[in-house]
Amino acid sequence: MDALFDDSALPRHPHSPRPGAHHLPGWLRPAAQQWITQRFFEWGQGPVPPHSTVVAGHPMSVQTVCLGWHWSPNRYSRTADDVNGAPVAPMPQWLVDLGRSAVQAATGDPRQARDYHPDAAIVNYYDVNATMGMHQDREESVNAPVVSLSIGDSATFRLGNNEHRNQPYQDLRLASGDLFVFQGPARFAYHAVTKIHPHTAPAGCGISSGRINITLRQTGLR
Ligand SMILES: O=C(O)CCC(=O)C(=O)O
Ligand SMILES: [Fe+2]
Repeated sequence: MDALFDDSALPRHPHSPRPGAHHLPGWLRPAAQQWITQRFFEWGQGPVPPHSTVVAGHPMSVQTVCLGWHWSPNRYSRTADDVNGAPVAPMPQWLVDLGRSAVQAATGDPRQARDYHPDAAIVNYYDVNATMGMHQDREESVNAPVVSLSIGDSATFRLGNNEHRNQPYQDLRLASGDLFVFQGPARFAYHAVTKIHPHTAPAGCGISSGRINITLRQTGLR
């Protein structure tokens, strides 16, 4: 019965759920997913280990590693002061290039792609019980796009409005290989991950359980 009413019938073609928000299902080919998953396991080796960021006294349920700049609530820094104090690993050039390709694919706008200089990546691992509450990505001082890549188990992703955490919002399914871009009028949309769907990671993506999400950001810092 569940299968009759689940969200697997949601669009699996590129679509724009609201102006400035772009969902490109399966944008990363399986080989690319697997390759990025291998990098994910390398990033987990340090210099900063994956950790649960503490927000307002509560540890998040995701495990996070950052590249380029370390994110801790309300600020970016070059050292992981809330973890082990180590300097954060550099942002790899291939990830910058991938971010530009993502902006190009989502917006069709070569100028926006060329002007995109992501300098931070927040890499989150969700086990099947992890979620992320409604929030805006707003620690960046410029309004360049946020590029989101998902690998592994599917998630229910909630895309909201720019004003508050409540309705109106819409629920989408982000599956392995999906690209999501927030830009323009959706750059500061509230968003959340309300559920991870166990046993949905495709064979060959490099991870058999749980979900990797990478968001690329341009901090505006130097
Ligand atoms: O996991 C996702 O799809 C979203 C992650 C996110 O919102 C964040 O890292 O700020
Ligand atoms: Fe976010």
